[in-house]
Amino acid sequence: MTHVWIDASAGIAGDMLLGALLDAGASLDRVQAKVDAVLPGAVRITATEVHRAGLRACKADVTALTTDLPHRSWRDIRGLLAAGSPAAAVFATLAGAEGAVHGIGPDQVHFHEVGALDAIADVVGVCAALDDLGATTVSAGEVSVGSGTVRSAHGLLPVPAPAVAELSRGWRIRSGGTGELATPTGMALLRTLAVSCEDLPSMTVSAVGVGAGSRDTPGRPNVVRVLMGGKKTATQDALLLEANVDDLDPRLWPGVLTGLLDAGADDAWLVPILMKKGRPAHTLSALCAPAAVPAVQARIFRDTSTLGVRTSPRAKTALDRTVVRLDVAGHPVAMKIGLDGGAIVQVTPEFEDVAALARALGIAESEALSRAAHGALSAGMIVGEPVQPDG
Ligand SMILES: O=C([S-])c1cc(C(=O)S)c[n+]([C@@H]2O[C@H](COP(=O)(O)O)[C@@H](O)[C@H]2O)c1
Ligand code: NI
Repeated sequence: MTHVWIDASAGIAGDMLLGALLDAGASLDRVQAKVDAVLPGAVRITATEVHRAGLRACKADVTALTTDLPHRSWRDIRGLLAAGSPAAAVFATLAGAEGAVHGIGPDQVHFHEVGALDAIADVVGVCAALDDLGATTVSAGEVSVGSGTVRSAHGLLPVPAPAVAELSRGWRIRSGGTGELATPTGMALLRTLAVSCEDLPSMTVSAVGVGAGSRDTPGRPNVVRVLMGGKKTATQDALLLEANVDDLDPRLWPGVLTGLLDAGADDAWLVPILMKKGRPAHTLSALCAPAAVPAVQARIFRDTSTLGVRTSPRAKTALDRTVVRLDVAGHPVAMKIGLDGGAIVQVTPEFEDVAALARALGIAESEALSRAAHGALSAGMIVGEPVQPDG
């Protein structure tokens, strides 16, 4: 089980993450070979030692050996990448964000800067480097996105750039400084490859990599760091919050359950019961980490009619998880993969994506489910086997 944690507290860009992974030990030759397979003879990747505000770091540079691709639509880039590969998933994420920002469908997205040769090489290179390092799961911390404005093919953009803001939904970010600290490509890599936003997890570190950005800003090292190592399938402390309720308008329950998840519960559910005096009622249960208890408890008191909440300790064993985004008939479907000791034990498509696929193709949800399962098998997601990132 090799975990990679990304420290994006100074920002993130594709070349910075690639530099960090090369610095952590990924083979430049093998990364170059994977990039050559996608862009034959088009680019050369170099890794150079530099300093950023006094810190040694690896600067990954992509030099074009040919004139750039004439068209850079999402369709063109998809045609270059192996269907279902992590690199295709990263560009699908980017296309989704660009589409949302510009108010068009992903297939209509025409990339400007982010579709250039170096961006393709960065994305394919990062996926290849993670594969080379044997990474089975990736997570990342809070991202510094910057502030101010940046010049782009769209003109002067506010920072965070619109695509970065779109890709920040559900992730912890902060400004963290002036200028553009997180780019759309860097953010798309992080959001596609990292399974969760977390502070540095408990792990035995085997390698550290430091990747440099282009600018050297005095007093703030412009770097991405990766910490790599072993992370065990954990038994975590969990608390179960419960309340018996016999007088809540039943139409309110769906909103109560959603609200508890929003407040930080890992799970929330209702069980019908028969209470004292023969009253039909429900037990409301919410399972959460200790840190989430105050917010979840406050939400139970706010949103239900209960006068008390019971709390009991529970031990929760969770499989390591990773999410791989598949391209199924041109539509993104996230596959949740449960891992034990690095081997796949569960492969489950995100049902909302399956439902969206069924709607988009005009097919039954059961048919969309089996197409997703078939896509997962074709992409090598096989129970008992390790996850196989592929360029
Ligand atoms: O190419 C496009 S469409 C583009 C969109 C946006 C939006 O936020 S919308 C921003 N940019 C800027 O391009 C450069 C390069 O980005 P990389 O991700 O390739 O490093 C960066 O300044 C973006 O803000 C481009
Ligand atoms: Ni754009």
